[in-house]
Amino acid sequence: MSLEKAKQVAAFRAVDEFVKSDCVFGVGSGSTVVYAVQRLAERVELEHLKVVCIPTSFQAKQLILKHNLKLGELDTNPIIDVTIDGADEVDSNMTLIKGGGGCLLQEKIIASCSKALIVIADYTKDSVKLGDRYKKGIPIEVIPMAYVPIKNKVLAMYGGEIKLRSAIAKAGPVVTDNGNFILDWMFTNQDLDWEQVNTSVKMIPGVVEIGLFVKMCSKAYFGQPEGTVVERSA
Ligand SMILES: O=C[C@H](O)[C@H](O)[C@H](O)COP(=O)(O)O
Repeated sequence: MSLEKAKQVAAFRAVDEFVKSDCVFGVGSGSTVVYAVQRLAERVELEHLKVVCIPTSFQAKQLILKHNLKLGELDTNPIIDVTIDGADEVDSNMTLIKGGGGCLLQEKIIASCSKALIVIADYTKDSVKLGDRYKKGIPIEVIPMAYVPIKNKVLAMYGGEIKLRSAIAKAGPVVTDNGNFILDWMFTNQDLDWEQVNTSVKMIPGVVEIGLFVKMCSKAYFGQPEGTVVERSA
């Protein structure tokens, strides 16, 4: 079974278990969430569910519009019942690395406004320690003018290696949905206290957000190679 099928089974399971009528639903970002929105749209049509969808990125907003789902925003729906989102890695404590696709800031805002954050992923994201499987590091969204001092400060605090993320079909750096740059921090110490790292990196002036989600995720669904789904709760 393909990786895509593993993403799909996880996404379908999460939508089937968590989405009900009259709910405010946070729509995550990335390739796995595409299947969740597809399943949500099917259910809305078949079961006439009333669901308001709050996007976590430009991509998520486009998915909501494409499927003719009801689009909302935090101004009108500041409390979200459930958000379903992907992850780049999930450790045994349910700490997440997110932002591989550059969407961490709005994702974290939406997660912080959600009664439940549910992760959907294929089996390759299921780790014991952060860095066991995801080798691209922890994304840090930064104000462009400050990327060099932020890079130096993070390296001085925790070591490792940091790269300014480069765009693929554009010369120069990736610019996020919020007009910022992304630093990818390849940490070497896998035994760091991630809650402390999350707080101290965020305190560096110019850091907008870090793609570490600590104590935010209540449940994860991992699609398996043979088509089953493994569930893990916080
Ligand atoms: O910036 C991207 C988001 O954090 C995604 O949710 C994460 O990268 C996982 O994406 P995918 O489902 O494509 O593996």
